Amino acid sequence: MPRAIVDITPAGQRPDEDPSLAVRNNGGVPPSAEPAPLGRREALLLLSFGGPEGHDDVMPFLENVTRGRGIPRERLEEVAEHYHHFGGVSPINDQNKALLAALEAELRSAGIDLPVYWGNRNWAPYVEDVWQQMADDGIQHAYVLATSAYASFSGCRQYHEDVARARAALTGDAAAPGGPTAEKLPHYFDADGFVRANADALAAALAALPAEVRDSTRLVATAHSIPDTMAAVAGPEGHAYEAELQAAAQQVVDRAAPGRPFDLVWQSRSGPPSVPWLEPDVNDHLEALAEAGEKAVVLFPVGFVSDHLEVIWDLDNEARETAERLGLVFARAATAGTHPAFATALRELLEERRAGGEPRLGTNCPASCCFVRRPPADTATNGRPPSG
Ligand SMILES: CC1=C(CCC(=O)O)c2cc3nc(cc4[nH]c(cc5[nH]c(cc1n2)c(C)c5CCC(=O)O)c(CCC(=O)O)c4C)C(CCC(=O)O)=C3C
Ligand SMILES: [Fe+2]
Repeated sequence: MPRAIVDITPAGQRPDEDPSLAVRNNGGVPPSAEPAPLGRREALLLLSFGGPEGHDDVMPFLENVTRGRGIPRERLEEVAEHYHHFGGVSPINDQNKALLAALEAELRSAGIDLPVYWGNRNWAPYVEDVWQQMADDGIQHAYVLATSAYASFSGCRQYHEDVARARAALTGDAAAPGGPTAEKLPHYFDADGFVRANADALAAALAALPAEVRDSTRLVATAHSIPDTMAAVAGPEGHAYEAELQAAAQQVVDRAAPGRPFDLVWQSRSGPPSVPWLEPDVNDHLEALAEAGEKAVVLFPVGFVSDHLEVIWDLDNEARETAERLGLVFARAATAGTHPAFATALRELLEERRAGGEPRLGTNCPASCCFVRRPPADTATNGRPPSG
């Protein structure tokens, strides 16, 4: 097995050696089915990917993202160009600020008095710094809302590890982490408001197409490709990433264009070409559709929650160019973004956890869940993947 891509643990972090990183439930408290204790000072933390804010940030950001991941230098330089094309600024930070504002308004209008914080894995504001800030502010417990709706190492487990790392950083002792305890909110690919937001966007994209192709337009859902090795261990039984995406895309189509067929394909592949990732790639799929006589496509990137760089570059530039070359009419639906139904869905997830709802996947993940580096055969190690 090509080690470079399987060994995706960030540099200096060996989950098999570091107990706080091995605890699946954020290294916080075990998620309980009890309501939040009265008087506990709580916060909502929006935890995201982060992105560069200018040309000089691009390479350091990419090095943060890919540290120890075996991504070829040429791929990094190519991706750097995508960022430079937009002044070195990723749209993701402004999108997260907008989502924060939408969440604050949503909580306020529901009468929920809870401070909202924002931190990232790969760029400022870093999750380590915001954990310190929450501790300084007297926050005792944080509900962690990741900007990914799905299972997989990249979309779920890595966010758990970010929290564990941030808590360990406060004390310098992974065995006795500090700051607020934490619970990650569950996967929300099937939350009604997330589906509704995506369905509204798909319906709008369809409505904007010329009437003569509208009813025959091929519907194509996209999500970030991941290595086959990562997909195989996503979720407790494996392959939960594809399964959750399939379910979400189906629900979006059921609502926006009931009865229509759709395809689920992959975008933004990285890593060395020798390592298999989920296929087909969206561009190859467009070729196949054109060859089969299709005239028009609508892409809906249900795998992402905002129109960040991987959406606006890989779809609005690359896939659109492919479609134009093939003579396909092309449209791209928006992501959930700050759609009011999405904000409501996220508030409901928070309320469910605060009320002590039965913890669901993404909050309480078995020890083996999404563990890419060395998938353990069993979970009898009490939350710690076996070492060796
Ligand atoms: C599943 C998934 C999501 C969705 C879940 C989630 O949102 O968390 C996602 C989101 C994102 N990915 C992003 C950017 C990048 N992803 C990279 C690399 C990788 N992504 C992967 C997977 C995912 N990625 C994987 C398996 C790799 C290989 C290296 C590794 O194992 O980590 C690289 C390195 C260069 C390259 O592309 O090779 C970059 C720059 C941005 C920010 C965009 C912006 O700035 O607006 C966002 C939101
Ligand atoms: Fe990515």
